Amino acid sequence: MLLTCLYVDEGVLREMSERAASELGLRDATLLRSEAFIDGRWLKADGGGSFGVDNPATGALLGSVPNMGAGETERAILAANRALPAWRRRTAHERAAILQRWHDLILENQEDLARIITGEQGKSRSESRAEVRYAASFIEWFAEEAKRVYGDVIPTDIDGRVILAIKEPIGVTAAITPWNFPCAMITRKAAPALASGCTLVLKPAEATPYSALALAVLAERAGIPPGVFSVVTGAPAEIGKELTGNHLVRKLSFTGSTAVGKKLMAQSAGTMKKLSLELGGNAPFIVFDDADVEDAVRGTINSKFRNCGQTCVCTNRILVQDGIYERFLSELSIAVGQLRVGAGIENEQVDLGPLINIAAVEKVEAHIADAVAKGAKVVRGGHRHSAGGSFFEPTIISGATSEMLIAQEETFGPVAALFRFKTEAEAIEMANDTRYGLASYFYSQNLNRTWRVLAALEFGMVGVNESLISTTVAPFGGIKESGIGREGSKYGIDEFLEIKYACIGGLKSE
Ligand SMILES: NC(=O)C1=CN([C@@H]2O[C@H](COP(=O)(O)OP(=O)(O)OC[C@H]3O[C@@H](n4cnc5c(N)ncnc54)[C@H](OP(=O)(O)O)[C@@H]3O)[C@@H](O)[C@H]2O)C=CC1
Ligand SMILES: O=C(O)CCCC(=O)O
Repeated sequence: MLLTCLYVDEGVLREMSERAASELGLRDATLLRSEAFIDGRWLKADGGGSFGVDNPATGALLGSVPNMGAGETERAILAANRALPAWRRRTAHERAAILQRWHDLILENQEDLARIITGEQGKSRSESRAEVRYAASFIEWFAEEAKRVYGDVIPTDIDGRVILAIKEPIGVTAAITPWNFPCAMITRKAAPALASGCTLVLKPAEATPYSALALAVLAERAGIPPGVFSVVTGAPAEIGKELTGNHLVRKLSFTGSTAVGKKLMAQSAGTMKKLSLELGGNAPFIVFDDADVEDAVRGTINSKFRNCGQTCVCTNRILVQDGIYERFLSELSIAVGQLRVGAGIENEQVDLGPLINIAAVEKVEAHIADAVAKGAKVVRGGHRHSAGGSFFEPTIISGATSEMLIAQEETFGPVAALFRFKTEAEAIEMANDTRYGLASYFYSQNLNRTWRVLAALEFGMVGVNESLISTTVAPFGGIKESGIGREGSKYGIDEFLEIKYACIGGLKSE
């Protein structure tokens, strides 16, 4: 995204953030910060510049945050490095107690955090509340998990030696997060990092910095020491270059587009960082003739229209078997017709908010136009919503084919595209015909088919008769060009640990 740099007087900044807090209806206005958080201090950018943050539902400016660059990022890294020895020396139990306070504060401020998410990102308030709970759950989970980071004593192959595998925190780490889950994508990285004894420098998305800064307010209140968790807002390429190029940073965890992920991977090669990359998807959702259609329709609504289609695990291609195609289409059309579109801050009763910005609307329009030009039919929706701005009608396209853009790229919008297939083999071939490998889904009541299809799908995650698969306790991540590594679950903490092999020799028996 493009930053527009503003130079605004401090008094005006304070006034803007007070007005935004009141616009969002915050109980605790101090959660809305207009400074970045480095080494335990709230700071402006060196040059005094800032960039604006919009409310996507109204298009109005909510406020602005510092436009920082390489210098401030380097100082955050140095602070993280200074804070590291004391933080990693604490016991896992001590770190867990502090993280548990952070978790509790997040839940105590659930409503305010949800309003901030809805205000800067657009999703409905019920989805925002669910995101806050999801975000908090990673902190609790990893605070507990860190107490169980066991190493191994390996049976020796030579008498007089002891062989140990010791797990240690990797050191200073960095995270770059997207706008679609402004809280949860941060805690999914920060919690395992901090719990395992690492320190972390975060660069949140330009569109949603307020959620990240609110998390930092609560981290400070919870007693997380200065330098252990810093948030640098500003120029993505410049900050990214410092985070990837600085040799003190031992690990980078990124969630976002595949294009930026590849760039960060290349940039990290020079300092050989450990990487977790959670990138784009192109999720197939297969509905077999033997599926429970009602369940499959409900699943499609959840998986396609969650967060207005702006989730990397959102269904992108709905593959429906010939014998059930017309019935599924007609039932899906009724269900989509019931989705309520609107602004979540003013109206609690909405299902879909706006898209993040007009560029996202244009991408959705381009996918629809391309599909129609290549023979698909718009069954429902297909246009900008009458609410204006970046609102878009929930849309169904029938007769999609593999030549269409919608089959090849993630649309990241509220467009359900239906593809027709005849045989199981054809469905599997269509589903796997993508460079991505994040989430996939299929609906079938046949046990034999379930095992066959599960084994054949080339994706990191498979939902079988289930469309909401994200949970703290399960390993989230992709294969192929959808990324590297797993987040959440017992596996998520390994991403922030190194194994030190120790060989104690020369042991003499009496
Ligand atoms: N896997 C996922 O969950 C996500 C996938 N996407 C996909 O990506 C598409 C584009 O979305 P977009 O927001 O532009 O995703 P990006 O990959 O551009 O953004 C993700 C994060 O990376 C940052 N970033 C961007 N460029 C650089 C860079 N050169 N160096 C370091 N950091 C960088 C962004 O900063 P800033 O915001 O300041 O530009 C943001 O914090 C979407 O339409 C969707 O298809 C998007 C978001 C999440
Ligand atoms: O879009 C993403 O990258 C985050 C997915 C959120 C989740 O389901 O965990």
